[in-house]
Parts: sequence; C-alpha cells; structure tokens
Amino acid sequence: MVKFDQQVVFQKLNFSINRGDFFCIVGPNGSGKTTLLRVILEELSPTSGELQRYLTSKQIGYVPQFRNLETDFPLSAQAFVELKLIQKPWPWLTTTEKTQVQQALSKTHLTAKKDWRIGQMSGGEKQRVYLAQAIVNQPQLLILDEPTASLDVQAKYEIMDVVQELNQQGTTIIFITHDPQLLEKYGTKTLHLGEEGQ
Ligand SMILES: Nc1ncnc2c1ncn2[C@@H]1O[C@H](COP(=O)(O)OP(=O)(O)OP(=O)(O)O)[C@@H](O)[C@H]1O
Repeated sequence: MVKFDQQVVFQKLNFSINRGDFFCIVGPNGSGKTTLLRVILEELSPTSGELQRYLTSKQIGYVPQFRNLETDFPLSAQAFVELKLIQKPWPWLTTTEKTQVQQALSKTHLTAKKDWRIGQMSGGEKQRVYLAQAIVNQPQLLILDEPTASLDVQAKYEIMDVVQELNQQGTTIIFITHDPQLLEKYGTKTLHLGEEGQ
C-alpha cells in the first residue's frame, strides 16, 4: 500500500516483472503510475507491503516524465549524455566510457547531431537525448514515464523503435503510457492501475 496523508493511492498491488519483459503500466491521471515508479526506484517506501527488487540503482536507467529545457540550455547532446558518467572530482571519461557515450548516441540515432545544443532540438530529439543518457550505463532495466506524450506520430515511433530494439537486445522495459496503440504493439505484460480492488 502507498498512502499520502489520508489519501490511499493503492492498497493492494501484486505483480512481477521478469527479465526481458516489456511491462506497461496504464491508468487514468492520478491513479498512481508515477508513484509506483518511485517505489520501484526506491525513492519512496511503500506504507505497507514490500517491493522485492533484485537490481541495484546503477543497473536501472530512468527517463522521467517530460522535462523541458530552455532554448538557451548550453549543453550539446553528447555533453548531456556524458554528464551521467562523470564522477567528481575527476571531470573526465575513460576510453571505455567514451565508447559507451558513442554507443548510446548511436543507438538513439543521434550520432549526426551529437554536437547540437539540446535547447535547439525538437521535442522528439530531446526525448532521444534523455533516453541516450538513461542507457549510457547499459542498464538491465529501463524505465520510461510517458516518453512519447506530446510527440507527433513520427517522433513517437522513432522513440518506440529505439526502445523496442533495446528490449530485443535483452533490456527489460517498464513503460508508462496512455496510448492503447503502443500498449498493443509493444507490451508483453500490462498492469492496469486505478481498478477496483487495488
Ligand atoms: N508526494 C506526494 N504527496 C502527496 N500526494 C501525492 C504525492 N505524490 C503523488 N501524490 C498524489 O497521489 C496520486 C497519484 O499521483 P501520481 O502522480 O502517481 O499519478 P499518475 O497516475 O502518475 O498521474 P498522471 O497520469 O497525471 O501523471 C495523486 O492524487 C497525487 O496528487
């Protein structure tokens, strides 16, 4: 169960996600999709009950719900992806890490645009930059919170094709969507939130 003050978001949820799943979470606004992701990410503890997670935080990539960067955001796509790997106090990357960055940019079809400033990219390109950053550590589990909301059809399927390819290469996917077509086309398992009894 997860409860905020007196508001119970969900009371009874029982599900499992296995390696290789393309696991979709659907439900109306306010049904607790993002809250459930926060539990899975261990940012939030359930009020009661437990989550059994067999992965470390480093093995999980996360693309949060829509973030809009200002048009004057100064970083290039490549610099933004690199940020994830830079460990203070050493602001440089190893040769292996540099290869990881190029692979993440290539998988998200951004190699030709890697030096573009993100603030000047389209919504779909920005979303692919966020995705590239989330996969640069080669996570076993990739979590995406409505990554295609507000994108046009072409940009939406560009993202989905990248995510599907990652899934086919063995990455487990947790995917929040409101889009029944995406659910049908890509999902292998679905959890419906906001139903009676939860
Ligand atoms: N930190 C919090 N404190 C209090 N209430 C919260 C908190 N986080 C979420 N809630 C409430 O819990 C409910 C579920 O919110 P959540 O954001 O998980 O829904 P959602 O299904 O992701 O919605 P949407 O589709 O609109 O993104 C909402 O009523 C929200 O107001």
